[in-house]
Amino acid sequence: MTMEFKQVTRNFGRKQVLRGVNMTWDAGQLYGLLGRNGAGKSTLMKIVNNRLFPTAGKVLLDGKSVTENAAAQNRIFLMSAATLYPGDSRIAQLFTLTQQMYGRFDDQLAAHLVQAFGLDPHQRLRKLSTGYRTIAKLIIALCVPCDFVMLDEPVLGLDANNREIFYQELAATFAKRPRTFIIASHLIEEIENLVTHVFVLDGGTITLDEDVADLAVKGRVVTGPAALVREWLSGTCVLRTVQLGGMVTAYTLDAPLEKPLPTGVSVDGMDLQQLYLELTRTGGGPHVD
Ligand SMILES: Nc1ncnc2c1ncn2[C@@H]1O[C@H](COP(=O)(O)OP(=O)(O)OP(=O)(O)O)[C@@H](O)[C@H]1O
Repeated sequence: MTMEFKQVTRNFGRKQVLRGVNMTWDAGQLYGLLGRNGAGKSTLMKIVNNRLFPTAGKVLLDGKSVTENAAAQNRIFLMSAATLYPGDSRIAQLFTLTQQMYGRFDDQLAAHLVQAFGLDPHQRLRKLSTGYRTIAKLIIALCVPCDFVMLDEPVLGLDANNREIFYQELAATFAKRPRTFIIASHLIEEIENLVTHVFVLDGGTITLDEDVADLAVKGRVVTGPAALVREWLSGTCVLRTVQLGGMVTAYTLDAPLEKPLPTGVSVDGMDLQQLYLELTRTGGGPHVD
């Protein structure tokens, strides 16, 4: 079971937001989709969900285009800031409506989540606070029977306690019924321990496609006298270098650890937040000296 993106491109007027996105989502994975404001994360998810169509390229679910493909769409769910539900509906009615649309709904989990978050299922959607409206939509997203569940900024408006509950409940339901979640978020440090693989969308293309476990091993910050650092890293892809006087700090995923480290040069690990910042910094971008 795979979702494949092949050269997905999307223009809005003369603006090209996606410029040939290639990536693959496999079954039973928790993906993080990272990118700065306006990078095109929502656009990408909407294309998968047919709320938008690509200008060029295609998205294939098990080899078949998802575009205007009802069977494929029945296996895909997108939870986003846009509320497509009638505001007058009560939460319990939305659960029933979702069940009718997707054929099944995990009532048991919904009952558990309603209690965990302290949501009143008899309340009307429009009467809920912003945070609770998000919670209602999250509960639906966790209870649908879909194979691919996309969560676009899932914790928007949630306080720290409710964010914590959400991350715990997501991990629990994923362990019990593995399916594929794709989480678009800016809160990298919060999803870092949850997702297994990250994609960074920058400049309309995927600039990073890595397992989190590999990143933890590969991300390095190299610091030391400029000449020594540059020489040690020559021929290596460097994400960014910062020079302060005669000292340089270089960020890389490819530190040549097999080479002896010159005296005065140090190599430290880099967390996902730091790595993300280096990959999406305006005007930066990977380069080889
Ligand atoms: N319907 C539309 N018409 C015109 N431009 C659009 C439309 N939808 C999105 N865009 C533009 O496409 C770009 C990408 O938007 P998108 O919402 O996909 O980014 P994003 O990565 O989800 O951003 P954020 O993190 O801020 O939510 C933005 O410049 C946005 O203005």
